[in-house]
Amino acid sequence: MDYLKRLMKYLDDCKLLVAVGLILALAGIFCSMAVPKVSKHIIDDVLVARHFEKLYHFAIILAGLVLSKAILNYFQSYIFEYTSQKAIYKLREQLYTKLQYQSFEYFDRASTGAIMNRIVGDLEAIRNFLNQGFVQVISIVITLILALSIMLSMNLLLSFLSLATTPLIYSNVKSLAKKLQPTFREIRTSFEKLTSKVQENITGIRVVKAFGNEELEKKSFGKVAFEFTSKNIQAADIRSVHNPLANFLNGLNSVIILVVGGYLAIKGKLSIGTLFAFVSYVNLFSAPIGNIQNLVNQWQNAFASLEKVFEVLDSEVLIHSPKNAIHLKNIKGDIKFENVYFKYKDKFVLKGINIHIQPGEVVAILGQAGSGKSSLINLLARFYDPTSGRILIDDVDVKNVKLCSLRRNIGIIMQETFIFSDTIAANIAFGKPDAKEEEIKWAAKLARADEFIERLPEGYSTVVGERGIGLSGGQKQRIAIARALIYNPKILVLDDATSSLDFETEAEIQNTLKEVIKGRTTIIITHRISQLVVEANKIYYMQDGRIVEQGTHEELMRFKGRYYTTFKKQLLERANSLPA
Ligand SMILES: Nc1ncnc2c1ncn2[C@@H]1O[C@H](COP(=O)(O)OP(=O)(O)OP(=O)(O)O)[C@@H](O)[C@H]1O
Repeated sequence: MDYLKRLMKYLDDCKLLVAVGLILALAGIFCSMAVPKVSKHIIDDVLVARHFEKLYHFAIILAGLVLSKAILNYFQSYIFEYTSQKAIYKLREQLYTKLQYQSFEYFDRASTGAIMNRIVGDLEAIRNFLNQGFVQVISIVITLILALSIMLSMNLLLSFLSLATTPLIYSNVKSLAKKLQPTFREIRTSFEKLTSKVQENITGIRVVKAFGNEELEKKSFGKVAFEFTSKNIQAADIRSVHNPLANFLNGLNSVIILVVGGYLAIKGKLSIGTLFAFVSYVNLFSAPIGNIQNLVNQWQNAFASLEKVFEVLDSEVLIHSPKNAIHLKNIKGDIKFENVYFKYKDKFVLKGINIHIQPGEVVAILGQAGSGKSSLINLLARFYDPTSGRILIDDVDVKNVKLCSLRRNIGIIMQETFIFSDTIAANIAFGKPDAKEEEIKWAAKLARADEFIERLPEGYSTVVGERGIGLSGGQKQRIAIARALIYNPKILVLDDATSSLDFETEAEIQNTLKEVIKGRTTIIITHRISQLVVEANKIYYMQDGRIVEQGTHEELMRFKGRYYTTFKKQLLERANSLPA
């Protein structure tokens, strides 16, 4: 119920409109209630009493009621559609904003399918509830109260009889709700799996095709899809038992009224008009009760969705700017890692890291896959916080820095470059949408991307990415470099930035990077020992979360440790790859 209260807050802006909608719904119910009453008069006072001259008068009233009900229905539907859309828009916006600010740790836990479902499926279920389910429940309650009061005023015995099956109807609905709840949860979970499967498959379609894995993918999709279908059938099974029972109980109500009411009418204790009105009232509240299965579905769905949506909205954002955060301005680029330990879940991946990088220095970090190199950068940019120890930029703990100002001072170029479906200019200016044309061109020129961009049909306005033209690996990497430079950051991180490129393109990009890193504190994370590494001020070699070797290239070569072995091995590999 707490969630319901919170949901109602999203209707605050439309309070008046919702009130009008409810009044219209109420007026509609009054119209429906009046129809059996008028019908009773037509039967008793016109047909039975043979006052046919009154028929015209009652017919007009009846037509007026039916027309009014239709008009009221139209406005009521419009109002609830409008208000529910507005509330969901607000909720969706909040949800999306929350996700934008969530820390990496959150995305490590949540599947893409689940996140997509929060934004699309769950909000749609809530909207359906706001638009229909919510009003319908209010309508059913009011209809029941009104119909019962009218019936009580007409005949006490028949009124009680019409309630004879109510306890059974109630327990039927309750047991349906109880059985459906876990099934709905399972349906949701398998739907999330389905969405994740499709998303993963489409994103990795190149790998699927390259390995000729279509058949296997088809099978594994079939499994997930089958699970989803079975759960839906399970829910339908539950409903199919309860639905006929509900219909039977409703029908039984009418039969009881007809038999007992008929007997009373024959005995002259009840007019035929009153009997007709009774049957109509019983049908009036039986109809929504018959629809109660759908309503239970809708409520269950909406409540499961509400729980999940508010779970996201309430989830704690672990990484955020502190109060009175420091704005990093005109930094020198001095970086210190002081006795840093870090773990993902329970596994320590960084153990006692101490590094001091002077402003403008170039530092290379090498090590085997999984040794913790990228984790260092994740901590520097505060994608995660260290478990213990500190990271300082210009002697300020990064935890005390305003997040956006921290990240604007660190340009990160990664191995995998994401190109958005947008123009080249927008892709370069991604971190600074208000960047001027000269700034974009300056960054592109520094990244030596200007030449190929100017050769494109529409230059900087060419649309690239999924909906636009494709770019080569080298071109993408140059866009990534330009994008990282747009804020002219004092600190630059190259995280395996060239490892996915062929030797020739790598050499070209390395040349560009040599220019780009001038005057910036640079951290190069790499597997390959390139010219940039050899010329670095200091090289750190990591193993299992620790720095096991450090020094310049010459020092480490003299040391003849792991760096030396790696260098020799790579030299040999490169020599072997050259044509004889
Ligand atoms: N999001 C995560 N959740 C749990 N464990 C993680 C996560 N990211 C990395 N790890 C683990 O942390 C360890 C260090 O990973 P990290 O990416 O820092 O290594 P790396 O040296 O950069 O590796 P590579 O060279 O392959 O990129 C690895 O054992 C990895 O499996």
